[in-house]
Amino acid sequence: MSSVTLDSVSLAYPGGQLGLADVDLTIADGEFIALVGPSGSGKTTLLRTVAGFVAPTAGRVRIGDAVVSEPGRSVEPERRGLGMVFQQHAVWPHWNVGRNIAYPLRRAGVARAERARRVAEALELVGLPGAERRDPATLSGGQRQRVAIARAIVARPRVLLLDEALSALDEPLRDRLRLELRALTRSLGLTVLHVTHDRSEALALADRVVVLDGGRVQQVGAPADLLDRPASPFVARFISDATVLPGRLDRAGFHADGHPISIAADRLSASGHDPARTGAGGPADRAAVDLLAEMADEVDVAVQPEHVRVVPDPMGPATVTSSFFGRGGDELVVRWGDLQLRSRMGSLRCAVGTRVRVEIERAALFSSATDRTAAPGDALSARLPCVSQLGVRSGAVRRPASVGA
Ligand SMILES: Nc1ncnc2c1ncn2[C@@H]1O[C@H](COP(=O)(O)OP(=O)(O)OP(=O)(O)O)[C@@H](O)[C@H]1O
Repeated sequence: MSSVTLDSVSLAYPGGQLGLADVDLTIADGEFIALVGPSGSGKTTLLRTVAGFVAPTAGRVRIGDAVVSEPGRSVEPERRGLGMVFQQHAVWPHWNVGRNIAYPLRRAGVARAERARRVAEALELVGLPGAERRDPATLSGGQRQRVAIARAIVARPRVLLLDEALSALDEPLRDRLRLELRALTRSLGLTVLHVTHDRSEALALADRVVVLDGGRVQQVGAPADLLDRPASPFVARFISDATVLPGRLDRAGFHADGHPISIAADRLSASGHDPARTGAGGPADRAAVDLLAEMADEVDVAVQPEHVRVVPDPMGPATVTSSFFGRGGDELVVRWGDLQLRSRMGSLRCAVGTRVRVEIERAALFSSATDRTAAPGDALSARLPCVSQLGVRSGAVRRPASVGA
């Protein structure tokens, strides 16, 4: 078990494509980290950098106290003490299950009797006790993936790297293996780096989620932080399917550009406190909204589907254009003028074509100059320490273009 640290890691591929740009990330010993981001955002590159399959062009990678990669020096993947599981079950078909799992132990020179004991133990851990002699061709997809997990943990790795490890499996098997994997890594105290396309899986499994875009870290936070305090409109859109609206801010609240929608100031959250506990519009929010209203009348708000209340009303200004059945209530798409909003709130069942009115329960506020590559402690906070003292989200507030340097 070990921590993983990336210090200012950048990676440019030989063709010039940017893989990673100045990534700083510390994964604590025993922590489960999920890496998410759009296609091409650098998730696999980051994982391969930690694994040692690619070497960064700048920066340093440490596993525990050992530097495994720095300019001019890279420790080979097999000497980094890692376990890896990929999307396609990389189980060799011509070897039986026991031999597959024993492979890392044989490479490490572990004696035969000890190998047999550890293989049996690993099979027990992944719920396939006694399967040593099975032919992989006779296993289901889920069982083969369990074998791959057993092989990844049998040599007691310092860190487990998972690259879309569950993505090829169908629900509900995937859901079950997800739960088992989390319980297993927790009981072994493993440090885990898990790349996934599935945002719900990332939020469900991880202690912290890393959001990447364009090779840069956009936000690192606990799942609840990403939902409640997105660092930028990009994160709100990517993680929560938020609709981002441009508009103006005054002390009364937000007014959308070219649209009648307005959101009262006490529904805007702009501060670092936990809106789930206290609701938007607490004193810190109020002070931050007032400050932003003074400084930057042009803003964006991000509205999550969970905060869009749809109320059937024959005189309402909006119309339901899509309705998807959900367990708790329908997921709706509502058109209001040229604005399209998603709603996933409450237990409402509503048919396409229903006239409705729309109430926004809460929205996250950003200066429209918010740079999605913002680093915490941006220029505005530095120039106006009161913003950080008020608890405004790091990176959420950028100096508006109209404010001189
Ligand atoms: N071997 C390579 N040679 C050149 N460019 C590459 C190579 N591998 C990745 N890239 C580029 O690096 C960037 C990051 O790619 P990466 O595969 O890490 O993204 P990703 O987030 O894992 O994407 P996906 O979700 O589609 O797997 C992309 O622009 C990609 O085109």
